[in-house]
Amino acid sequence: MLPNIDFTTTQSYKYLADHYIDIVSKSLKELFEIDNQRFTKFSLQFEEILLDYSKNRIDEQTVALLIQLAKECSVNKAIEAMFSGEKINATEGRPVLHIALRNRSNTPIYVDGKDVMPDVNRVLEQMKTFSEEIISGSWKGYTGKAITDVVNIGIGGSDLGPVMVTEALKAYKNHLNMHFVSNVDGTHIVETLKGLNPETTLFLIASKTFTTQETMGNGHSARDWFLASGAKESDVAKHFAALSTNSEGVSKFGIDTKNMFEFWDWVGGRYSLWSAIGLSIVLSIGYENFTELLAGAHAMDNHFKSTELEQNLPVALALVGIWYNNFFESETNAILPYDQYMHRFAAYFQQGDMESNGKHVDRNGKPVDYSTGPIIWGEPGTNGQHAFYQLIHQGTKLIPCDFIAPAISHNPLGEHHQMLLSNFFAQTEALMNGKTHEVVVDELKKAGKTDAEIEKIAPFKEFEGNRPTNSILLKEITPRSLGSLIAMYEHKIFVQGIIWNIYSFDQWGVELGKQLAGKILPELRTDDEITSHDSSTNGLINQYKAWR
Ligand SMILES: O=P(O)(O)OC[C@H]1O[C@](O)(CO)[C@@H](O)[C@@H]1O
Repeated sequence: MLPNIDFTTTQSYKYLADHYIDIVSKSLKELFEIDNQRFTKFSLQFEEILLDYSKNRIDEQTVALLIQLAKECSVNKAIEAMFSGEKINATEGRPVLHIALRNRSNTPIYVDGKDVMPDVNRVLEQMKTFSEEIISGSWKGYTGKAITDVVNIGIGGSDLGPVMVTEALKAYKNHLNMHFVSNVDGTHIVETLKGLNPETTLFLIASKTFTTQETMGNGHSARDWFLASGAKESDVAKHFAALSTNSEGVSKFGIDTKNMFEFWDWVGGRYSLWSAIGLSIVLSIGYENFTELLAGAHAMDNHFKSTELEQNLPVALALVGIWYNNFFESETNAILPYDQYMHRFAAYFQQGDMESNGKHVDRNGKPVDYSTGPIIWGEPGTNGQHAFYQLIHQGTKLIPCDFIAPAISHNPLGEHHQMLLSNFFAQTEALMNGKTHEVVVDELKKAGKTDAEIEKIAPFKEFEGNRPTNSILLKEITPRSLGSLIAMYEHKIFVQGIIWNIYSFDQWGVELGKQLAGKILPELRTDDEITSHDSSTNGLINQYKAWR
């Protein structure tokens, strides 16, 4: 059972509310002047990942109170409940065991009295064998040619994780060309299939439920395209595999269940890249690298489970996030990787975080009267700097940012990486310190401006600073370090959900739109005038019909 505590009624919450008044009056710059040990005090290292959270509007007392809050909310008990396979996804009656998928120690994990590890290992073995055949070319397509292109068809958790990881680990990639189709917009599959040869293309139909409209639609179109090339029904087995929990749905689709890679209902869609859903990752970087990814995540799982809260990286990230979300009333959290390969990292955690903690009902089924999950967004640096950083530096909103960068680049081209990292370091410093009126005036004087000119222009050139950041510096983006990094964010989300007293592992909020689309689709099949909705929806549908 998960704890069921309203965190706003805890002792520590009350202390934090008082303490906030004290902290809000101090600038980050002052906090660094008062205490020159902040970096040592507020940074944590796990293997080759350094988390520096010292450039946050916190002091030792803040951290102590936040830790007390985590304790009062029984975070430790909740961690134990997840790792021991309790059905903590209560609204769906399921355990939450993505940690079992990367449990490289193989210690038994029980669901309803059955150890799940033999099944996990069986599917991993199946992924290994299959990927080796595809990569080596010993698996032949229907005309006897080796596979050259792999198309993963999936959406949400059945797409975002594989896309993000295959992009992040592109430096480890083999000769196979990877493609990902997610959107039901026909453009996505049409553009992807252009230039592909059905004789050398392998489709992975990735869907936990095997009922998702987009994936089924794209899967059927891929099948039609394949058969239109002259292939026979019996050739489908050589070119289509399914990654799913639903064997009945897979057979109905026409894929032989021998070509099915199974996973289980205790794997959440947005936590599924570690499961059979990761087959495209295995095909792209090879099985050994995939197991390194798993090992990195497993190492972070062990850290999360067994390290005291004070030294625990996911806990630190979670608590700092709560401090801004619930006391400073910030609305968003930017994730800014200074690594081009990581360009889908923020998009991945948009689903990871917002689908998990975008909830307004607590674990008693009652609406909450506090803010829960933040809006997650971001783009890689330095591109973001030339797009939205203006608002982060000088806008009216407080935007806590996570800056992520590797010390070693996979592409050490001239001075590029040093230029990139000079921006990474400069941004967090600039956000913290800002630029005072005096400095601006001095600079303008040196540039030969008159007093009148200075008075006019100075306010626009000032930066108040005091804008908080986390810096996550990795030695290098490797399968192992990436596995740890992803797991760190997953557990951050978990801790926040526990403290907010919400269920982080269901996603009922995406159902209503799906239901209504199911109702509207038949209405679009005719030319009849539609009157069954509100005037706006009727008007839009009827105009669409007039124009199509
Ligand atoms: O893997 P499936 O079952 O096709 O679902 C895809 C995605 O749809 C959702 O259920 C909701 O959009 C996600 O949680 C999930 O990742």
